[in-house]
Amino acid sequence: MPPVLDCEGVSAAYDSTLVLRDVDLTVEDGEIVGVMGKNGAGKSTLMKTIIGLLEPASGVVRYEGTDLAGTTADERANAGIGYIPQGRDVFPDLTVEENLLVGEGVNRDRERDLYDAVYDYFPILDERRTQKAGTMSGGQQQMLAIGRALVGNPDLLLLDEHSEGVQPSIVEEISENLRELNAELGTTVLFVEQNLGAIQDMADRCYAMERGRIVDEVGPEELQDEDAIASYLAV
Ligand SMILES: Nc1ncnc2c1ncn2[C@@H]1O[C@H](COP(=O)(O)OP(=O)(O)OP(=O)(O)O)[C@@H](O)[C@H]1O
Repeated sequence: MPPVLDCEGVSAAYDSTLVLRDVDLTVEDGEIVGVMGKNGAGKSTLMKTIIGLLEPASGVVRYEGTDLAGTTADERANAGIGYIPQGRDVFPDLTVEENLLVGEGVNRDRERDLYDAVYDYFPILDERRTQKAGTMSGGQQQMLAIGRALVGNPDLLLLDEHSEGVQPSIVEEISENLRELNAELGTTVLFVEQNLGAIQDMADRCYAMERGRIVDEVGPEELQDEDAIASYLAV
C-alpha cells in the first residue's frame, strides 16, 4: 500500500521568494506525524502546498499514491483530505450545527455519518449546537474546526497549529481527542506545530523544519526528550 501522503522534493515560493526547499516527507496509513519549527519556518506554506492552495515550484505531492498536480483544493477535500487552517476559519455567524453541515458537504461515504462521533469527542459542541461559532472561545472554535473537517469523513487530516490561541489545558484535551479519533476512526493525521506539549502529546514521530527545509526526523523516544527538540522550537 502506498503512503497516505508522500512529498518528494517539494519546493514552493511566494512570487519569486522560495520558502519551501526540497521537502521529502511521508505519512503512512494510521500515523500521527508532526512537523515542528519556529515562526516563519514554512509550516503553513507546507500545508497550503499539500492541500493545493499553492502550486509547488518543483517536486511531487502524492496522496494515496496519486500525483495531486493540477487538482484544486476542493478536489483534494473531496478525495478525503481534511484541512484545518491556522486561525481555524469557522463561520462566525453560523451555529455549531450549521458549521458542521458545511463540512458534511465533502463526505463521500453517505453510509458513514460522523455527527454523533463529533459530538461524542467534543461534548461541548453538543451542548452548544445552536450557538453561533463567533461567540465561542478559541478552544471551542478549534474543536468545531476539527469537527467540521471530521464530518467530511477524511482519510487524512491536516492541522495547522491547533494550539494557537488556545489555553494549555484545552490544547491537552484537543490533543487527546485527536489521538482517540485516530485510534478509533483510523484517521491519519499530519500536523504542524511549535508547541512543545502538543508535539509530545500527539506525534508518533516528527520532522523538524528550519528555513523551509526538513533538517531532522525525530522518533518516539527522542520526542520525549525536551532538550532534544527544544532547539527546533521557539522555547
Ligand atoms: N502570502 C505570502 N506572501 C509572501 N510571503 C509569505 C506569505 N505567507 C508566508 N510568507 C513568508 O514565508 C515564510 C514562511 O511562512 P509560513 O507561514 O509558512 O511559516 P510558519 O512556519 O507557518 O510560521 P508561523 O508559525 O508564523 O505560521 C515566512 O518568511 C513568511 O513571511
